[in-house]
Amino acid sequence: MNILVCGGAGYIGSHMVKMLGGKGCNVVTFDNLSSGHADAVLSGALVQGCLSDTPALRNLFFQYQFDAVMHFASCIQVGESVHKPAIYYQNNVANTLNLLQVMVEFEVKNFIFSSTAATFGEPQYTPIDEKHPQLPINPYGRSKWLIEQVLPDYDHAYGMKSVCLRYFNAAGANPDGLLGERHEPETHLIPLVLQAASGRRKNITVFGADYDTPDGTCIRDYIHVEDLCEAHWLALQYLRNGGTSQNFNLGNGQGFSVSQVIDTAKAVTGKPIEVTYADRRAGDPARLVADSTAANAILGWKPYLTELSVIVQHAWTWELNTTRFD
Ligand SMILES: NC(=O)c1ccc[n+]([C@@H]2O[C@H](COP(=O)([O-])OP(=O)(O)OC[C@H]3O[C@@H](n4cnc5c(N)ncnc54)[C@H](O)[C@@H]3O)[C@@H](O)[C@H]2O)c1
Ligand SMILES: O=c1ccn([C@@H]2O[C@H](COP(=O)(O)OP(=O)(O)O[C@H]3O[C@H](CO)[C@@H](O)[C@H](O)[C@H]3O)[C@@H](O)[C@H]2O)c(=O)[nH]1
Repeated sequence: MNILVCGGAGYIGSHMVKMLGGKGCNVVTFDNLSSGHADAVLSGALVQGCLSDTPALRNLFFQYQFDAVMHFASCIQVGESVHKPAIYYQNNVANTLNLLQVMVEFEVKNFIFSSTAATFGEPQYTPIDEKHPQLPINPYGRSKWLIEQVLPDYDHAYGMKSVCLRYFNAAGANPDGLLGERHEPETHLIPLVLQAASGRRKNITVFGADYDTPDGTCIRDYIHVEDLCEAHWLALQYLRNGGTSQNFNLGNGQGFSVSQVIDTAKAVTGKPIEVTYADRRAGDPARLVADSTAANAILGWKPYLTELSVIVQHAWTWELNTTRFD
């Protein structure tokens, strides 16, 4: 199988590229390296280019006969999206439409899209299943939701089948320490906590300890990056076997608070972690937990690396390795 991975040099995409290579696929990464890293592409070819560049995409599709496209490439920072929405609509919507246009031209019919829990907005109930209303509260979530909304039209008109995978909090790293999260700037909780443990940061700031949760800090559903990639692999088989277009929520189904994450990191690393407290971060819901029953029933997906200590241990191995990039 020839698989195009857009954004394959990024955090989740690079784990996917490695997994696809291990399964014998011919994988091609297309990435503009705006936030990704060429040395994270451990399988197949890396073609450096931007999704805004339609001629470059046409060249790529002409060169390879892709069986499917996995689309991880986007801007990903919720806070930034509020201040710079144009960048988010341009990259996450307009550039994705470019990609879909070239897929239509070359009659590539299978599309797997990285969506997000942020498409739901403020939860009306938890755990969140696929029937939960989608009322995104920031441009990042809205940009992903817009793409989710156009995909049924591409199915109807062009026969393009898609699976939208709405990740909750992607976390962890390749268990062998070969890959991990390398965002600049890093905004995600687990890598920041581990940077405080390793001494790369002075401390970790907890955004809000007055939420309506047992310890007052926000609860999230941390899902191991390897389990997310397995879901993509199953989604690919599903589409190749004639599955209909579907959207799935992907999480562990259990929530951990910010304080629980910090305590787990202390236990895993054996290091002291200095904690400071600040006001709530704008737009943070108190609790986000996924109901992944549908992914289990239809894709046969089940997360395996569900222990928070395992997720943190893998991220810690990576954090200790990252000194080589400093
Ligand atoms: N990390 C999470 O917790 C999380 C949660 C939900 C959804 N997602 C989604 O998963 C996907 C991957 O997230 P990530 O954490 O790996 O992000 P990342 O920033 O590490 O990776 C994104 C990659 O896409 C590339 N890219 C961006 N715009 C591009 C363009 N126009 N053309 C070509 N390449 C481009 C970047 O260089 C980078 O390599 C994103 O779509 C994100 O919205 C992530
Ligand atoms: O320095 C920090 C960083 C984060 N947090 C808190 O930690 C939790 C997790 O934050 P973060 O790791 O930034 O993830 P989220 O904001 O929950 O967003 C992630 O998870 C969402 C789905 O749940 C996805 O939509 C987003 O793309 C993805 O970035 C939140 O309560 C934050 O307020 C802190 O207290 N201090």
